[in-house]
Amino acid sequence: MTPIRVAIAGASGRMGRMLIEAAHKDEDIVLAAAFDRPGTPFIGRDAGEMLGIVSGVAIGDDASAAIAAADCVIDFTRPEGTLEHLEIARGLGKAMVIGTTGFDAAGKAAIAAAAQSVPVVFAPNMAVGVNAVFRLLEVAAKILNDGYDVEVIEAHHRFKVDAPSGTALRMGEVVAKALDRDLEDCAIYGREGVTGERKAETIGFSTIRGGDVVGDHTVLFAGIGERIEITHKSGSRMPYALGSMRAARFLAGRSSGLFDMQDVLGLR
Ligand SMILES: NC(=O)C1=CN([C@@H]2O[C@H](COP(=O)(O)OP(=O)(O)OC[C@H]3O[C@@H](n4cnc5c(N)ncnc54)[C@H](OP(=O)(O)O)[C@@H]3O)[C@@H](O)[C@H]2O)C=CC1
Ligand SMILES: O=C(O)C1=N[C@H](C(=O)O)C[C@H](O)C1
Repeated sequence: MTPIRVAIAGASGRMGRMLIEAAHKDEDIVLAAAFDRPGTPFIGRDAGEMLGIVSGVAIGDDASAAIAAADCVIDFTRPEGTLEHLEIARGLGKAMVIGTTGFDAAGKAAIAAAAQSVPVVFAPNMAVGVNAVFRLLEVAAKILNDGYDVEVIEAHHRFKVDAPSGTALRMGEVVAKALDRDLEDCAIYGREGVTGERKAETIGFSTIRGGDVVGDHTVLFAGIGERIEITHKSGSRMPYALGSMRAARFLAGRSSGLFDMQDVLGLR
């Protein structure tokens, strides 16, 4: 296949580095550009330097030039940065893989609108294992649809800025949909004080932040006399990066549309 030229946004971030490594090792992918915010200390340095490899691509601070040089931009930054890059990608007719989490409703609507002009994969978790768990949750929720309280528990590193994680929220959405509920109406984000007894139809979220936890998610179905826990634990960020390369490949040759990793993995 013709190699896919990718531009990596947030190149010096935790995911940016992992994406550069994954792109470097992928025979179908060429690292066309790597960029970050102006003022970031790594601007001008080789994109592989932090990984001990020579990529031949310097980290730039001109998002437009970087995206223009690529077929597809892969973005794991922050919502405000992603939306700026999306606007550039839309203007230039480039595909985009969005891993950033923490968007509000307006941000999600902007992504859906841009996907009418360019192809976009937007997913809170690119790992194959997590996407398999989404399917397992659907099955579990349909079986455990009466008498089981649903709680989503997630743990991440101390540097994470959004909560609950995008993955935890998607897990809640998957379970809510399978139970014919609307997450907006039934979600409880943390508890404190005299809360009263738990309401049966609610879906609770608990967030832990600490140290270097890459990302753990558990969905608990708690009944009277038994509990079922479905857990995924990340030991490395590489599965997210490898999933992103699959997403970039999936978008090659598509002209527009909004997709997620369930589409990329053929799980719909
Ligand atoms: N979908 C998935 O599979 C996964 C999603 N994520 C998500 O990816 C995102 C990034 O995570 P992570 O790599 O850990 O974060 P980091 O903070 O390590 O990296 C973010 C990068 O984006 C840059 N950045 C921050 N704000 C902006 C902005 N406004 N415009 C442009 N660039 C910006 C940062 O630069 P600076 O250092 O100057 O701030 C940094 O280089 C998060 O939303 C996280 O939840 C993470 C892992 C997997
Ligand atoms: O910030 C992270 O690290 C992660 N963010 C994503 C999320 O919010 O779900 C995916 C993964 O859990 C790691």
